[in-house]
Amino acid sequence: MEPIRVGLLGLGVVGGGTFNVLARNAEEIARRAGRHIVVTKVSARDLVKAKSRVGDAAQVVADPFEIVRDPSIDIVVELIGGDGLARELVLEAIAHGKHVVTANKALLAKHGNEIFALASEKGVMVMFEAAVAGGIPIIKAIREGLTANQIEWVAGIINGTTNFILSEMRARGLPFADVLAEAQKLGYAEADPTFDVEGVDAAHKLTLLSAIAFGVPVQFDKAYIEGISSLSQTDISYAEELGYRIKLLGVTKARPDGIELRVHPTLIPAKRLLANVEGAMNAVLVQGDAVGATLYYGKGAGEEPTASAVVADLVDVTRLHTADPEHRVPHLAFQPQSMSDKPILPIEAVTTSYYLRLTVDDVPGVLAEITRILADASISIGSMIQKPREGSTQADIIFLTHEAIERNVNAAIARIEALTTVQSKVTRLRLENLA
Ligand SMILES: NC(=O)c1ccc[n+]([C@@H]2O[C@H](COP(=O)([O-])OP(=O)(O)OC[C@H]3O[C@@H](n4cnc5c(N)ncnc54)[C@H](O)[C@@H]3O)[C@@H](O)[C@H]2O)c1
Ligand SMILES: N[C@@H](CCO)C(=O)O
Ligand code: NA
Repeated sequence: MEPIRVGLLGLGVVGGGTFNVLARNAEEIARRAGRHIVVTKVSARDLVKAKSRVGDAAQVVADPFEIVRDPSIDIVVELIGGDGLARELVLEAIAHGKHVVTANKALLAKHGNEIFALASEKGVMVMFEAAVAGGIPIIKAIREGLTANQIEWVAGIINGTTNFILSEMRARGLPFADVLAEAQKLGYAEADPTFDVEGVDAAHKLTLLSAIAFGVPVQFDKAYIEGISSLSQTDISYAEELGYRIKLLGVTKARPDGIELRVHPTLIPAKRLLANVEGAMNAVLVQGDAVGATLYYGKGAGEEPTASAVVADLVDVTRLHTADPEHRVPHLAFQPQSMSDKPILPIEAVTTSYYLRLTVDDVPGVLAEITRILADASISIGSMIQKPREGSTQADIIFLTHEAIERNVNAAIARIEALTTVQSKVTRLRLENLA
C-alpha cells in the first residue's frame, strides 16, 4: 500500500524526536498502522541544519505554508509552538482537508473551539496526545478507555519543569531561582519559562483534560491559575512536618452546579502516590464513577517521550482516515452536538481544604480570637501547630482546615489579618486529600 505522507512543521526538540522515532521504528510502526508513515516534507527555520538532520529522506522547505497547501501531504504535524503562526497554519491545513497532529497545548487551550469546529466541518482529525502530559497516553485513556464512566474529577502533575523545581527545593533545600536555571538547562521548560513557573502551561493542559473529561468547550480564560514563584521554603518545610508534600496540581471537578478548573500549589498527603512523583515526571489521577481511581505516570516532556505521543496519533490517523468521520472518536470525546454548557465555577465557589500560616504575638487569647473567626465562617480546623519564633515574642501558627468554601476562607482571612495581634499576611495554600 502507498505510504501515508506527513508534512512536519518545526524540527526542534519534539520535531526532531518525531523524525527520529518514525525513522528508527518505521517497520514496527507500519506493522501496526497497516502502511508506512513517511515524512516527505519538513519546514524549519535553519535550512542547513534541518537538511543535515533529515538527509535525503525528506524535502526541507523554508515556507511552512508550502506544506499545509501541498496536495500530496495527508497529515500535517505542527511542532512550531505558540498560538500565532501555528494557528494560521493549522487552520489552513484543515481548510485544505488535511488531518493535523499537534503537541501545542497553548494553541488548543486558546483556539481549540475554533480549530475543532473547522475540523468537524471539513471531516478531518485533529489529534493532540502530545499536548497533555507528553508521552503519557492520557487523552487516549480518557477519550476511549474510560468512556463508560461519568468522570468525577481529574487531578494531575502536568508540568515537569515546576515538579522538578519543587522536588529539588524540598530534597536539597535550594532556592527557587537556582533550580529554575537548572530546569531550563535540562530542556523541559517552555520557550517562555514563566508559562511553566506561573502555572499557565499546566492550565493549558488542564483545560484540555477538563473538556474531554466533562464534554465542555475549551475554556482556558475561565481557569484559575496560581504558579509557584512565590512559594517559600518555609511552607514546603512546614507542610513536610505536617505529613504533606506541595505539588503544582491541576484539578478539574464536575459538581452539580458547575465545573472547577484550577491550577495552584497544593498540599497532598505524603503517602499518596501523586505526592511521590518526583523530578520532571508527570502523573494524572482520574476518578470515574464505575472504575474508581486510575493513575497514569510517565515522562511529560522531552524529545522522544513527546514524540512517542505524536507518532501514536499519526498511527491513529493512518488507521482511521478512510473511516466515515462520524465513526471516528470525537475530538473532545463527546459528540459535538452533545456538549454540555455547565459553567466553569469562579475560584470563590471552589470547595477544598486549606493550609493557613500566620505570625502572631504570642499573648493570651490570640488563638481564641482566630479560631472564633474561623468558626464564624463555618471553617472547621483539622489540625494546628504553633512554632515559637526564636529570640522573639512572636509565633508562627499553621492551621489545616477541613473542606470549606473559598469565599468563606477569604472573608475569614480578611478578618484575621485585621487583628492587632496578627503580624503577617496569612499565607494560604489549598490542600487536596485525593484518592
Ligand atoms: N519540549 C517538550 O518536551 C514538549 C513536550 C510537549 C509539548 N511540547 C510542545 O511542542 C511544541 C514544540 O516544542 P519544542 O520543545 O519542540 O520547541 P522548539 O523550540 O525546540 O522547536 C520549535 C521549532 O520550530 C521552529 N520554527 C519556528 N518558527 C518556524 C517557522 N516559521 N517555520 C518552520 N519552523 C519554525 C524553530 O526553529 C524550532 O526549531 C510546542 O507547542 C511545545 O509546547 C513540547
Ligand atoms: N514545559 C513543559 C513541557 C511539556 O509540555 C513541562 O515542563 O512540562
Ligand atoms: Na499525552
